[in-house]
Amino acid sequence: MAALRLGTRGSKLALTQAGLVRDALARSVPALAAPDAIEIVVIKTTGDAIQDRPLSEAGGKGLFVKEIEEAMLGHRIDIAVHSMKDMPTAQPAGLLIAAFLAREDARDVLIAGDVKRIADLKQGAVVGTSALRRRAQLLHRRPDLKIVTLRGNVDTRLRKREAGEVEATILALAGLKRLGLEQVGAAIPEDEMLPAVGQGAICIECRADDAQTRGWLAAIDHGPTATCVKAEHAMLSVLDGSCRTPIAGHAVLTDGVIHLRGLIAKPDGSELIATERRGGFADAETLGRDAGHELLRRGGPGFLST
Ligand SMILES: NCc1[nH]cc(CCC(=O)O)c1CC(=O)O
Repeated sequence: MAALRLGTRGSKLALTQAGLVRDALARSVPALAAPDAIEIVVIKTTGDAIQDRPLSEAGGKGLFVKEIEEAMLGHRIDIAVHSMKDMPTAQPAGLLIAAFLAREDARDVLIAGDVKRIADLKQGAVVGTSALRRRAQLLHRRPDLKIVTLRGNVDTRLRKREAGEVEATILALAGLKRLGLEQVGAAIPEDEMLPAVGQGAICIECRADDAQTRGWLAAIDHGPTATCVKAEHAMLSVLDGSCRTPIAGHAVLTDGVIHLRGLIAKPDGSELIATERRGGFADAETLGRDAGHELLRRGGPGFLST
């Protein structure tokens, strides 16, 4: 049997990300260096099966991780590789996030043929996206745009746009880069489209009582990414956002200083409340919670539930 069983979704992006984790472990952990030491186990999730409606209607982003977490608790796999963006704010009892790979560029990309900027989309253009966060920020700047649901994996969405189903779509640069597709569009500045909390980060989850695996994962953990994601998730958990609420947040760490930006918005883009915080890296969690409380206060009662 392999020394370590790695569970992942089966999409091309998920398998690519699983490969990055396998390679990092093989490089950094002598016990996992042999070619057959790590077995990749593909697990189908509810989120993969639902392709016809927004995930916010189907029950949220936890749908991409539930079956994988059950496989881990059932000892059918030892670690799971996820996009941090798809992770709920808390892990089930017995599991924890033990490591992050170094974060990729967190920005979103506008894919609209020759058009490279949101401002240059033509009046009333049809943009396909299912993310409320992207919808709200688009409509905030361009209330004339028509936003329609577009789901499926990266290839499917690109194909639908090329077929003319929509004029434009938005995807995460991180995923496109990992698939070698970053030239399909242009990165959107963060002041126009703040990324999702966790976007661009790959996390590795394992059982809390699996000391050997935790030791192996510690060898590949990228501390600065962990710190930034901690700040973002602290903000998210204060906002207690359901997946029906547009929330965005991104932290960067430069010379020991964290800079966190966060926002909440109405799904129709009519209101958008943004804030930012700077502080020492040891204060990641406080900083995030503080930003979250400010957004809650400024939004007022009911902002996040409407
Ligand atoms: N919701 C799906 C998802 N989860 C993570 C990524 C991209 C990779 C990342 O953010 O690390 C994507 C696709 C997308 O939004 O373009």
